[in-house]
Amino acid sequence: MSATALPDSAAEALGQSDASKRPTLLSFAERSSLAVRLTLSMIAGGLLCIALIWRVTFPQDQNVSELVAGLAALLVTVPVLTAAWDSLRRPSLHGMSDQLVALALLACWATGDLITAALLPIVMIIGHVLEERSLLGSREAIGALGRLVQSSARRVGADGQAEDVPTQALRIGDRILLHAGDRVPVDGVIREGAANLDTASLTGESVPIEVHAGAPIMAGSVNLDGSLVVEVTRIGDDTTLGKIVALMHEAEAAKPPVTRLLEAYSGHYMVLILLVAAGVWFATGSTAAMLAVLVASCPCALVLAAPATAVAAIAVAARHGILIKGSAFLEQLAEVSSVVFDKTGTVTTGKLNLVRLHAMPGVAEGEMMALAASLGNESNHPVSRALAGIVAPDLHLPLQDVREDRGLGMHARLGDDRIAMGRPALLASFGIVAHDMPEHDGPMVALSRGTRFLGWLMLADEPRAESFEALEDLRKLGLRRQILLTGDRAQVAQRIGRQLGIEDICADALPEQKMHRVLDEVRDGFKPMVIGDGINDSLALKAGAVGVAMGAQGTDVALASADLVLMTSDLRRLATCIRLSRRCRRTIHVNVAFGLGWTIILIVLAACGLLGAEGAIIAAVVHNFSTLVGMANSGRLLLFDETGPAPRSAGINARGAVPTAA
Ligand SMILES: Nc1ncnc2c1ncn2[C@@H]1O[C@H](COP(=O)(O)OP(=O)(O)OP(=O)(O)O)[C@@H](O)[C@H]1O
Ligand SMILES: [Zn+2]
Repeated sequence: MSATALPDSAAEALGQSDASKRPTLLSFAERSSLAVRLTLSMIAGGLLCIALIWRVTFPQDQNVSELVAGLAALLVTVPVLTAAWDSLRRPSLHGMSDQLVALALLACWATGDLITAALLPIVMIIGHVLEERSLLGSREAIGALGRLVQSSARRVGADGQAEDVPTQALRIGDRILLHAGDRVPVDGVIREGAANLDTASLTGESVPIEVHAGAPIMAGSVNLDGSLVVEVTRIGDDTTLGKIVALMHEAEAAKPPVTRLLEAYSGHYMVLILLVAAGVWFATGSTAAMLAVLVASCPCALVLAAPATAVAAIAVAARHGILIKGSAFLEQLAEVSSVVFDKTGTVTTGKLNLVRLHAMPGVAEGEMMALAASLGNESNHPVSRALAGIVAPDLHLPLQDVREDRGLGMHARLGDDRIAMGRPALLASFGIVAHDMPEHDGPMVALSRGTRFLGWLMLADEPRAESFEALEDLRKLGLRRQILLTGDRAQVAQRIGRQLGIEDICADALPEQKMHRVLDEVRDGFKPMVIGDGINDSLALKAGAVGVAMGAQGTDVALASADLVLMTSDLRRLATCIRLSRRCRRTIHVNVAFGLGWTIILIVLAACGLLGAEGAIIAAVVHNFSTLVGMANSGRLLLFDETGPAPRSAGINARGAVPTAA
């Protein structure tokens, strides 16, 4: 089996000069040697036919047919022996079948059975090529992502004229022109125009999203209508698409635990098979039976069971806008036993807005707003983002030494004054008491300047439209243990919890406390899946059995600290993840059981001599058949599809699934 590497043009466009060095399941050398072996086995097959026809037509003249058969055998024996020799030096699971076939071949030569010596490798080589073909379906799906990279772009020059340039020539800050139907070549921000974007191939989201000036735009999406002027913000490997492609390659190279287990015992297996083969030979004296045992023992069906399934599952996940960083997480996902949600930006929209301002006597509201907006402008935190927009950008104040205290808030210097905004605890660390806390059941921050407490800013935050349905779906999958984590106040957390049906709430938590809550969960024997947006929850994401980052349209923290990334902010994808991983686990189990059962039965039949005089050839054919059945079973996973519109309960807003413009 081999890996379809990223198409060269795509790799170049992404600026990946070392695409060929990426880790894949099979190296380039192994792939090309398979092609050579296939060609040689075709020629050998032709020669073998001639030999057989000769033998039938001129039964008295055996020498010529023996000679031709010998030539055919020689053609295929040499590559098989070199492959076996290679696999001895660089042990791999799949190499084991090369070694077994090579042994069988040597035995054929020793006993002068030239027809078998030629036919056996031909059957095995053809089988392995078929294996490779059927893996291609899955690889195709992953490779398709690479092809989303557009190789040329229309750059707007200083004179306002557009010229076609290769995508690699684009630099950050360049402006490009996108017409209707164009695929977006790089990540950027829309400067002029409006359009509907099709992001389906990236996010699995079938509803096009509407974008206007100021909105971010991702490489790989398609401009359906309208003309856009886009300013380039990320190029090459740094684009979200570039990162996805890199993630996919990592995932492909990862070995599922089942495969690692098999590898650990491969030495023992080899010894066992040799003993059985030798035993059969001593007991029966039949070379045919011994050869059949060697061939029947090739563990291909077992070896391929897990990777073929994992690759298919990862491809299917990608189609749903779910990126899985390694196949190990697929198995862990299937075993998740509790779910931990972060509040802001995860179960709520994270698009907050200022609803009320509570100024201390003698404090001007305008001053508070200007200070809050200036500090807010320096952070990605949802509260800060909301506040940044409450005054026009030209009213922002010149701040110095801007700092963010994770989970607490922001502070900076303005002239001689220290200004701070965030939780009362942050102000307390500067010796300021935030008093007169108003009644409010949404997020709220305190603001201070110098030694003076200025007042409170109150914001509103609502659960996402699809949150309840998504959580209910998880509960139906048996994940009833759900926990809400937040740095926000208990009052807000409880209201949201009630709306969503979550009882277990951990409020007022700092980032480390969120992590400890997750670690407690692990210590109590649960396997928590932690879902967050990457802001003040990356520690918790790492602590979970599986960390899921949401709506990660390029946020680096999320991509770095999560094991799983959802391209959309649609919480319903979580249940999709769980269902897919459970399907994947079942498929692997079925394949392993089938491969193991089939191989053992075949070995027993071979050892008892029940496969007859041509046992080796029969074993080879049956072996290939079993491998293909397993591969076909893995391939069935590719049919998994939940991208279509999900059945919705009444009153749920269909547009709730549109990704947030981060
Ligand atoms: N950068 C910031 N700007 C303004 N306020 C902040 C900032 N960081 C933290 N805060 C304050 O600290 C509180 C806790 O923040 P934190 O991010 O831990 O929790 P959160 O906003 O409730 O989000 P989540 O539910 O995702 O944990 C916020 O409600 C806000 O009052
Ligand atoms: Zn095989």
